[in-house]
Amino acid sequence: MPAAIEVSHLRKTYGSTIAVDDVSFTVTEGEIFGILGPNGAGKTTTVECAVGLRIPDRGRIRVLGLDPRADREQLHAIVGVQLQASTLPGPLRVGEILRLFRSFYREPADLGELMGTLGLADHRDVYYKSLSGGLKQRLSVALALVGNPRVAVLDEMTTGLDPQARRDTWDLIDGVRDRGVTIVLVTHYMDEAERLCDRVALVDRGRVVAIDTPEGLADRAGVDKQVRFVPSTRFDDHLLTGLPGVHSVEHDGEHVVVTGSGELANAVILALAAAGIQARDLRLDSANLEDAFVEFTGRHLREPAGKGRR
Ligand SMILES: Nc1ncnc2c1ncn2[C@@H]1O[C@H](COP(=O)(O)OP(=O)(O)OP(=O)(O)O)[C@@H](O)[C@H]1O
Repeated sequence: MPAAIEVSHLRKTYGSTIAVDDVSFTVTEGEIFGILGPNGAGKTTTVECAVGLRIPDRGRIRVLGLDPRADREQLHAIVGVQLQASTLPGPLRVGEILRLFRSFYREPADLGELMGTLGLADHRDVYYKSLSGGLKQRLSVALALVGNPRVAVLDEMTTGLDPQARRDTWDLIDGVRDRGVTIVLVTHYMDEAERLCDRVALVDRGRVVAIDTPEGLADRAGVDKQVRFVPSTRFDDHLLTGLPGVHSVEHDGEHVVVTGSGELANAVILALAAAGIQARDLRLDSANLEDAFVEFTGRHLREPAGKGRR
């Protein structure tokens, strides 16, 4: 697959603050690429440099083969950007704002459809200044998509949304990806990255600490998985303790708890089936992106920059 975005050795400082320090990554066409990290990690600065809104100190950036600064006009037509703190004119109504932005593009999106999927249709006549935080957020996502972009950059798109609106937005993003749009998703929500992203760059203190699929990052965290189930009949623990990857087999009431690594659930289910045992209430607890982040940085995602090891 060709690269939609190539960033190599990007650096950006503000005075003595190194916001982005030698960041490199490639986003493949058609994927949802997550940039996940705590507040202040340098995520916004990275994507704003990538789309030409900030001038890097160093580094090379190409978006669909274009240079974000030299080819600004061309890029504008094919890249949609949802900015974190976008402020729009208060005395304009939702529908007017969308129509205005739509007029900037040659092949824009269908407004009715866009407003429908983002839950804005009932608010088209509401003034921007009267919108709740959640609706402003949805409008900013709509504005990133109104030009039918080939690449969409969404920065903290679900911040301030209630759980249902977050899930609706995730479904919308799935639909946008299905249309072949490449999406860069900046987030500090682990569940959002796990749910949506094909690959994730973990960013901390201006550096990319790892890039992989969410599962790949979790596996690399080296945290043991657990399989819990209720067996249909009693069995000798040796049935499972001898399996590759199994570290321990414990009993918790009627549950059996198997701890280990690798393809643990498959191995356990196959061994039980071969012995004619069914597993009820089967649950797999595996490592997640939070575990991966802790492994790579020594601190939790929600901790502000400054704590933990360097
Ligand atoms: N315009 C600016 N002037 C000075 N410092 C800035 C500016 N923009 C960002 N910074 C600083 O650069 C660092 C990275 O900020 P950035 O906004 O890129 O991080 P982030 O990961 O997107 O965090 P957040 O989610 O809080 O925006 C922070 O220390 C921030 O305070």
